[in-house]
Amino acid sequence: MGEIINIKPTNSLAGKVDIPGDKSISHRSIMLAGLADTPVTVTNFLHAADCWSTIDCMRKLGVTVAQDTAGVLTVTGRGFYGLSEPHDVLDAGNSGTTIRLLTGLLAAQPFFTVLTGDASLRKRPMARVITPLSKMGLKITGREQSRYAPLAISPAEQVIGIEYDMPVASAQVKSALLLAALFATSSTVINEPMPSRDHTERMLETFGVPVKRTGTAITIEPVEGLTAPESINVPGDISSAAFWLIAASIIPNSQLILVNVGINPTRTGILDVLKQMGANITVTNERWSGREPVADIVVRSAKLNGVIIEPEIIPRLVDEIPVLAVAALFAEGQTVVQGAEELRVKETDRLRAIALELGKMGAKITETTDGLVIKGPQKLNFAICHSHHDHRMAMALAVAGIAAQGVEIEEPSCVKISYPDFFAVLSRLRQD
Ligand SMILES: O=C(O)C1=C[C@@H](OP(=O)(O)O)[C@@H](O)[C@H](O)C1
Ligand SMILES: C=C(OP(=O)(O)O)C(=O)O
Repeated sequence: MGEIINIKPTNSLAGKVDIPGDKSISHRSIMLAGLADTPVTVTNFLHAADCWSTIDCMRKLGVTVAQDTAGVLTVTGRGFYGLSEPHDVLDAGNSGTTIRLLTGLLAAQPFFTVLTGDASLRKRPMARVITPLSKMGLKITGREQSRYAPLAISPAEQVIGIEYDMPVASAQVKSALLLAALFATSSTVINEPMPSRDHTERMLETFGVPVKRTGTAITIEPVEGLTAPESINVPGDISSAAFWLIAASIIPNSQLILVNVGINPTRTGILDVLKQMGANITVTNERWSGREPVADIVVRSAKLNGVIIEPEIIPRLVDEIPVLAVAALFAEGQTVVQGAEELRVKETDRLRAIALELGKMGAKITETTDGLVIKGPQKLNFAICHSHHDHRMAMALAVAGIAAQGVEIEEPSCVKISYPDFFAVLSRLRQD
């Protein structure tokens, strides 16, 4: 039998949470610092399995990553043209961000690489990066007519800049193209259907690369090298904060202070939707961490209402939908999630997993092709649920359990992917 965790209900939540570093920004800090000529110190790096997959891959490409006892990293890059051919396959583990961004970066290098990942990652779509990168003259093939990893990358004669209209709003695809475009012989223009997270654009600017943005178009010129900052301080991850925002909202008499939360507007869809639902959220102490805005957030229990979540906002809260479904079960009235078909190609089919696993607790959730319909409030029972080896599912189920009659979660250790301390923090905040 696999592992299982028993989560008891709690009367309320109280306390302060230092939100762990942003996963997206942590990945990007290692990749860009790995191309720099001078060492970069990275503070508040997310020490979680996905970001360590990126470190492992970059080390195999010749980059040095040292860690002090406080978890601060020093990344010593090999210079803009300094990455070297790895002796072995690069393993991105469970991380979509690692494999897709590295595909863009490595396809532009003059050596051969093979990229793979775990069973979940090998089922996730890769044609979305291979198709536009091939238009740039890059040579990538993959399993099943280049739809899935493992991916084999051969050196290309040259990297040609392209103008590309992205069919899906995906920061991972956009970032893969931006990284390849740095090595091109002409400029690249990327058009997004809807704005997705812009951490790559901001971090490229931090490394001295001009990025022109007009509406949803991004133009980038090739460069000869990067100008690295001495240090990068990674903001807290709003996608991790989301579990506490919702838990404190739906559990009576709760109050949490979430410290150091990234509030980049391309990520704050969760705050907009929760406020629309009637949540009691105060954003305070707004400040900057490099080019990324951060704040502290105070959240108190509130009576929530159902809401319509339209396709336009999905890229700004894409990873928060599993836990938003839990909020909807505690809200008065109907919640509809539309245009979220991307959830079907994450670590698991999240729309299916939400309906199935919360369904075991007695929730009635209608799964549509591109979303969910949830009528609240609903009474949930104790149940034994499965994480589907998906970190966001495990944490969303835990929030449902503490707010209702408890839950047992099978295969809970997948929280290590983005929030290794999640269950320890939960134990500390509960007021039983
Ligand atoms: O670029 C990134 O860091 C991410 C982009 C999103 O994926 P898509 O680009 O596939 O939408 C998101 O779901 C993922 O957790 C992280
Ligand atoms: C989808 C996620 O990450 P990735 O695509 O990097 O695996 C996530 O963290 O929810």
